[in-house]
Amino acid sequence: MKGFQVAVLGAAGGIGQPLSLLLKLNARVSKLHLYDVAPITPGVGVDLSHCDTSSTCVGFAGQDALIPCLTGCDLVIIPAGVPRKPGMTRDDLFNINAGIVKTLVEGIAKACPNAFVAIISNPVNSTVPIAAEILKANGVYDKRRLFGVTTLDVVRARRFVAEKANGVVRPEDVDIPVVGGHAGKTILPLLSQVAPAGCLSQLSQADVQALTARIQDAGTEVVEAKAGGGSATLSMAYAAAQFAESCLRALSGESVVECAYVDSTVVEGLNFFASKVKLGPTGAEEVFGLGPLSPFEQEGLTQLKAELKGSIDKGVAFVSAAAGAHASA
Ligand SMILES: NC(=O)C1=CN([C@@H]2O[C@H](COP(=O)(O)OP(=O)(O)OC[C@H]3O[C@@H](n4cnc5c(N)ncnc54)[C@H](O)[C@@H]3O)[C@@H](O)[C@H]2O)C=CC1
Ligand SMILES: O=C([O-])CC(=O)C(=O)O
Repeated sequence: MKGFQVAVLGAAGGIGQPLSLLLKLNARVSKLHLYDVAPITPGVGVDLSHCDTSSTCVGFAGQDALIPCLTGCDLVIIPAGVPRKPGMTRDDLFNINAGIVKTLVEGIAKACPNAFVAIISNPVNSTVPIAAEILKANGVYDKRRLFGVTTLDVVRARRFVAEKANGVVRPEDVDIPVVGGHAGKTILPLLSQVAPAGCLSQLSQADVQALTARIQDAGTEVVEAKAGGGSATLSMAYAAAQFAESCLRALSGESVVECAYVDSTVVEGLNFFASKVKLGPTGAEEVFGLGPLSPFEQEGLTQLKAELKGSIDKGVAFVSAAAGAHASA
């Protein structure tokens, strides 16, 4: 099996550490590079390097180590940035995380412009457009290789659907597209398209609405349960490891279908949108349309457009304002 070099940026954090452990266990990873501003990061690398899997693992700390960490990478996964506390929206993280993602993607543009880039840092609805603008400004943007990681929404939807289906299906056998974006009402699970077909047929319309709301609010459910101690980390690491496995299978020549937030023409007026995409060796080779929606889903789609467009525009404006400030300095 071909091995790949994978970097985790933000590797010392709540998501970064368990994600790095899961990647150390992935036989498709030959070299694992961990980067963080936290001084513990080389130590996290040493710790993981003792796991008896074939890959090597090295930790890099501090800004001067970013380019050495990234050079030669095939896949870069970014969970760097601050998480929410109760009462905050994901957009409340913009002011800190936008600048972090910008700096890290500038490093990618220099050191590994052909890598697949998977962004976890919130607000994903804005940080992915920021990454795209930075890659464009550096002349290395390939829209097929940039992904916002929305896999946790799908993981939750699978789990919650299986709970509602009263044991007739296992969570891992549920197929459910979750489209739109990754914040509140912009997360749109298409329960009408669930497979196996009919596993939710006993649900009333009120049940479908409640299940939709639970999937949309699941991140907040964790933030409140952790009561100021952060947001989802372990389930996110699990979801990101699944997405990474799909990316590495795609890089190996397989064709894999995943939901992801990508550069898209699926919904008019929204340049980024999450939907099912076909991953192959060059990235998102096909972005699938939405298929038939129920009236409730159609209404949800109509409702999410303004918020998602605002988040995309905010990301683009951040990069142009930063470029303007740089030019006039
Ligand atoms: N896309 C999704 O579904 C999800 C996204 N998230 C987001 O993931 C992000 C990380 O969450 P946690 O791991 O819980 O936070 P955390 O605070 O535990 O870890 C973040 C790490 O990023 C590092 N960091 C900060 N600035 C950095 C920089 N300039 N370069 C490199 N590393 C830097 C920190 O030192 C820390 O180790 C948050 O923005 C959170 O909202 C969280 C869960 C799900
Ligand atoms: O809710 C948060 O802030 C973290 C996140 O994106 C999620 O768990 O879906």
